[in-house]
Amino acid sequence: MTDTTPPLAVEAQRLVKRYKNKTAVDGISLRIPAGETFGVLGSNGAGKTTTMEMIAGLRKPTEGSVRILGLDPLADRAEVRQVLGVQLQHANLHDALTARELVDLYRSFYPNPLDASRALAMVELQEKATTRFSNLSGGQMQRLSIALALVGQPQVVILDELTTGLDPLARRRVWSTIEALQEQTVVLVSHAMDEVERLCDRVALIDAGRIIAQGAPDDLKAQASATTLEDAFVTLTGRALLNEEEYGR
Ligand SMILES: Nc1ncnc2c1ncn2[C@@H]1O[C@H](COP(=O)(O)OP(=O)(O)OP(=O)(O)O)[C@@H](O)[C@H]1O
Repeated sequence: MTDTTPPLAVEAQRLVKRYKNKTAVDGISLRIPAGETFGVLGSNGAGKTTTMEMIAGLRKPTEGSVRILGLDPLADRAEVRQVLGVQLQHANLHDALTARELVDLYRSFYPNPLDASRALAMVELQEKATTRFSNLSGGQMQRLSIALALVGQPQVVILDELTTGLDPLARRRVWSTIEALQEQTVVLVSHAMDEVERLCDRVALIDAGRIIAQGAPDDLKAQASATTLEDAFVTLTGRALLNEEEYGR
């Protein structure tokens, strides 16, 4: 009998990333079904960004494999580009291009992109369409990088530090944008417990390159006999997440 089960949106098997004298990721496996919003929580240096970069095909794993909707992000680069949108922590975008030019560039990667003005409106940057990237504020750059991850209406979206650095109103607006994504699979790296609790169906807690617990936010709280996700994190990892001030928000 042929297997008719749809492929997982994201499947990572025993991912390892070793640098010269550092193991940044130490055997991470993830299975994320289509349509889920999946959170990745961990302290600074836990290996979250490295894991996301390997999933997106931006960094080659030392060991292990990744499939995005059944595709290999390294071998099937062109196909993966059409189904994946990525917002990375330190987006290295072309300084001389305007917000609108960047949106148009990213639209060109995808078969069925959003209208450019709609993408800018989604993150309230309509007024900044003709401003060069280098002249945007930090928060505006951040919002533009979210629009670029979403403009292609990709089936899978990776968002690394979605709202870090945004003011409270902008954070809530970005959350509403993410909540409105119905069909898409979202992988969300965050330090913000309120964000994770509000947006994520399931969460993986990562510490020192490994997953130490995963489940729905309520299940993690129950597992740790904690009343908040932050307390559950501290109980399960034995360490505190840096607070917002220490984290430089
Ligand atoms: N190119 C590199 N060479 C050597 N070590 C690296 C490299 N990139 C990352 N690391 C190390 O790997 C570890 C994991 O880094 P990573 O950026 O994945 O963590 P993170 O969980 O995303 O942290 P943060 O919350 O601070 O962004 C860190 O100790 C980091 O210093």
